[in-house]
Amino acid sequence: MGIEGLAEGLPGGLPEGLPHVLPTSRTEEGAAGLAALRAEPERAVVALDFDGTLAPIVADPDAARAHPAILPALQRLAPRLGAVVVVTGRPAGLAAEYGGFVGAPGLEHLTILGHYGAERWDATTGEVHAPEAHPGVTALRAELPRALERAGAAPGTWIEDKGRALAVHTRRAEDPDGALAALDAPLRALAARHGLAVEPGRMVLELRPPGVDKGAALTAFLEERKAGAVLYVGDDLGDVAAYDAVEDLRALGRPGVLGYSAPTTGEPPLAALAERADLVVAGPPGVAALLAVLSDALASRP
Ligand SMILES: O=P(O)(O)OC[C@H]1O[C@H](O[C@H]2O[C@H](CO)[C@@H](O)[C@H](O)[C@H]2O)[C@H](O)[C@@H](O)[C@@H]1O
Repeated sequence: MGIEGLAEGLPGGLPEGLPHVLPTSRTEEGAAGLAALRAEPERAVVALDFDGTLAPIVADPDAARAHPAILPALQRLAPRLGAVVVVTGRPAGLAAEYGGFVGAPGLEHLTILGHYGAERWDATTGEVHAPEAHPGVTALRAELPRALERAGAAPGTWIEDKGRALAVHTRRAEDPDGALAALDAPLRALAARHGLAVEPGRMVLELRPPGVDKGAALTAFLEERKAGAVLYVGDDLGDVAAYDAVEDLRALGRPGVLGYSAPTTGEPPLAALAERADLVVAGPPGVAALLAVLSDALASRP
């Protein structure tokens, strides 16, 4: 497959310096998954994380937006597939807005599973479905600023109020990793006291209601769609559960591909994903290129 036609749907073409051909899987299972996806795209699901995968990592989570090449790539790809689903720790409606997905032609059937699967937004209705708020989050909201003070949180540490969860970020601290490590034990104790789970991520510890993760959310979605092959792309610890789910399905003979969106921020790669991935691409521009070449490959099917 060549590069012809790839740039068609992408303003300014594909991001520079990126491969314009479908990457070769590092594993046999991944190669089989890609072959199955290409053979039966109408049953295939492409599942994508948001931050670090569709949206470049930035210091202010409110400033995160999908990379400009993502939307046109998805608009070309989605109509050729069984489904596209975004599986994110973000509130589902926020990911729809920050992705530029609301009302986007070609994405009329997009689904977003937000808050690690607790929330769901469907483009068909534009509605968000979510469970009752967890009482532990309300209590935590009142206690967290004081708890951070007591724990000696480093300057630059701040709280993101996500409504159904609270996230403590250290990206703006002088030593983000050290600042996060120092908060790990106190925040775990605090979360346990309020019946909450701790979700670690890139320079963030999120305290959220337990009982759901990206793996369970993805598995349920694939069952609902009676999916064939699945391609999952993620970048962070929250995506490990989705990797597990794809590998569980592969063990049952269902085709799957694991994609890793490697950091372009100077952070080291995350071994928990990098070592398991079938495909590794360079951050959101690399994901956009992957989606575009996949779309091109499906368009040129006999
Ligand atoms: O599941 P995801 O879509 O990857 O969302 C997980 C968390 O992402 C956000 O934090 C990350 O992105 C921020 C913006 O680029 C960055 O500043 C932060 O350091 C990253 O960890 C988000 O703020 C969290 O609420 C999500 O849980």
